[in-house]
Amino acid sequence: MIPLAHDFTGTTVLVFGGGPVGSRKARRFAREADVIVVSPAFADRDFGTAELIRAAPTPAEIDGWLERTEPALVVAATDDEAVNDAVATAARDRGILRNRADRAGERDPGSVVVPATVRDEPVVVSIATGGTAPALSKYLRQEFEETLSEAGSMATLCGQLRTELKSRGVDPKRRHEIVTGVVSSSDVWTALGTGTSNCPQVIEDVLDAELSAGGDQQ
Ligand SMILES: C[C@@]1(CC(=O)O)C2=NC(=C\c3[nH]c(c(CCC(=O)O)c3CC(=O)O)Cc3[nH]c(c(CC(=O)O)c3CCC(=O)O)/C=C3\N/C(=C\2)[C@@H](CCC(=O)O)[C@]3(C)CC(=O)O)/[C@H]1CCC(=O)O
Ligand SMILES: NC(=O)c1ccc[n+]([C@@H]2O[C@H](COP(=O)([O-])OP(=O)(O)OC[C@H]3O[C@@H](n4cnc5c(N)ncnc54)[C@H](O)[C@@H]3O)[C@@H](O)[C@H]2O)c1
Repeated sequence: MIPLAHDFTGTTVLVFGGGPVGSRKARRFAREADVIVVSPAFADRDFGTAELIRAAPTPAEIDGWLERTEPALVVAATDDEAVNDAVATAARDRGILRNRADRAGERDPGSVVVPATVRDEPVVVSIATGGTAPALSKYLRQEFEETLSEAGSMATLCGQLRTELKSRGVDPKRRHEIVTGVVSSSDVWTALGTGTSNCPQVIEDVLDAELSAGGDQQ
């Protein structure tokens, strides 16, 4: 399986099942999508901004929910296998992405896995174990949370630096060398970590060095 990034902004995500798993998926997708959770009962959990609809659809009624709500993704997170089967089949027949919480292993196209994710905007890391050990995905996610703590600032810095270098007409090969140098500079990582530096200052320092190096070459 190959991870892809998908923007759910402006779409609907429909979740069947209001247990701990349904609530986790609801929170996850509510970052971007309008989430609807359909369930006869809801666990005492945080469902984010999701709309909660109290209903217990039979397998035969599932397709009607998909027709009415037109979701981009459907999550099957009930404890009723027949309902989860019906969700997967109806979504497949309508060409809608689907996530089954009660299955691991091989999947047909359009049947997606939700990996554990660590975010330090705009950086995101996804972890999956091929369904072998979801608890390990969670553990590694927690480990990565520390490692990634300055990655967002580094990404922002590099983005601004690239824009600045482009506007000064620095050629792509040299630009690549400079940005790669910044990303692997322990001084820059330390500076970002201790808050003793900020983007404009690092950019200024890099440009100063670059301009003087350019001058040496001429
Ligand atoms: C990463 C995460 C994302 C999320 O769900 O948001 C996620 N599971 C998480 C936690 C977790 N899941 C389970 C436990 C209990 C311990 C254990 O059994 O290991 C814990 C730990 C806990 O809850 O503490 C049990 C479990 N999970 C699945 C089954 C069905 C089966 O295996 O057949 C069963 C057995 C059910 C049973 O026996 O009844 C299936 C899937 N779970 C996946 C994702 C997909 C594969 C990801 C991968 O490749 O690693 C996949 C295939 C489908 C999917 O859901 O997309 C989330 C961590 C979120 C975080 O970061 O905090
Ligand atoms: N992917 C994962 O990370 C993961 C983790 C644990 C368990 N699971 C699997 O996912 C399923 C859900 O896990 P859980 O811990 O939230 O279970 P749970 O039993 O606590 O919750 C199931 C929910 O489904 C609801 N439900 C029952 N019939 C329904 C219907 N017809 N329509 C809509 N909702 C209905 C119930 O009211 C309940 O709220 C489990 O059966 C298990 O197989 C997956």
